[in-house]
Amino acid sequence: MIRIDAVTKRYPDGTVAVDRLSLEIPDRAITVLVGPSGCGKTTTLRMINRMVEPTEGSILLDGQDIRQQPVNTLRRSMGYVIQNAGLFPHRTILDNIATVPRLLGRSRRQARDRAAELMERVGLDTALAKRYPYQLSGGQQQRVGVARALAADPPVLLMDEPFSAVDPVVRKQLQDELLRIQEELGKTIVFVTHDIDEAIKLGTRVAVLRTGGRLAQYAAPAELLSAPADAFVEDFLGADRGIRRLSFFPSAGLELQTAPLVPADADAGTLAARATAAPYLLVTDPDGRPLGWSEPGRLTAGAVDRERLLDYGRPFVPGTDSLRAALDGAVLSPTGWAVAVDGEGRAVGVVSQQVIGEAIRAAHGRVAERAGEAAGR
Ligand SMILES: Nc1ncnc2c1ncn2[C@@H]1O[C@H](COP(=O)(O)OP(=O)(O)OP(=O)(O)O)[C@@H](O)[C@H]1O
Repeated sequence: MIRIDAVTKRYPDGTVAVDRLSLEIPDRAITVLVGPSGCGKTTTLRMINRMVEPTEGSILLDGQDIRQQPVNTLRRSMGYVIQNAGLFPHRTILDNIATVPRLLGRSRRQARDRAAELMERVGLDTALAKRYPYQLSGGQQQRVGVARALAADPPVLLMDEPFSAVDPVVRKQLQDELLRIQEELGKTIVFVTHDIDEAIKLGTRVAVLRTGGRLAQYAAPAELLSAPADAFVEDFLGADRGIRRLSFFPSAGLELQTAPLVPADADAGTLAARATAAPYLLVTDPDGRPLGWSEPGRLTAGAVDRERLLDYGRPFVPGTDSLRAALDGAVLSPTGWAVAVDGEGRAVGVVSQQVIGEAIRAAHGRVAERAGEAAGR
């Protein structure tokens, strides 16, 4: 655990970048520092690897003051990733990643093997190994930055706005990749961003800082969204926090209806039997994948005109996707019903907006109940 204990940083010109900050950063989780520009995020991160020294207070790593060990030993236990990757421009990709293992005394061969392994781990084609940084896209360079930070297998990873300079699509890929890597490696990650959506997506816990380097709230993302500590946090979270909060509620318990599903080659008897099941029927192909919605009266046995079916919106996977995805599916669907599919995309049922609405109310109720129990404890 990293324990930041009443730390203040006052720069020589008098600027107070961080003001009596106390935070406990748990092992093997992603802790995000988020807040507006200039609120002291980078300063806090740099105090953890002693690139900046606190004016007051102390930082403990596994119970020991970080000032008690040589700064080089400390930094070796902490990978560091920054915006624009900070790669050595005149070294190949492979050598950029192999630098740290070489510094740690590995042979050239061992270091390069390790670098090649890491390229694969961060999703980089090893065919890129001989290129130079300027020959890679921004997203690829960031992956190299992550691979280099992982090269010495440090228990801690410090990441300062690592994905800010890439476009939204690549950014999402890098975020997903980080979550995957974290699941495999279980590092203690401290991640700085000014993007609240990134914080909510990546953070196990999120520390919201306000200008002047003061802690506004430190909580799990679901808790931030449901109970912002004050107007500043609420404002920072943005307008649609109610909808975003649904991302943390599972869709597994939704009661699905299967009666409205009909195969495209259904005979007249089946169609007649289903006609009263729902205002709309979901027509599926021979593999059970959804094709589209139709009013029962418009379907003719053995002659479904696929062109005339209504779009079925975006399906969700119960158990994997959240209630937000289910609600999104229902809102996008012209019938107001969301389509549930399995991992292979086969329809497993449909669910109405009304049923999703009831599930949302029930989920809110459970959260309130748990909060009440916690308060009474
Ligand atoms: N070396 C320095 N000397 C004086 N003031 C500094 C120094 N470094 C940072 N500051 C000031 O400290 C405050 C916090 O800066 P810091 O870079 O930690 O914020 P940040 O939250 O990371 O900002 P951003 O999101 O814009 O990167 C700012 O007011 C900044 O101007």
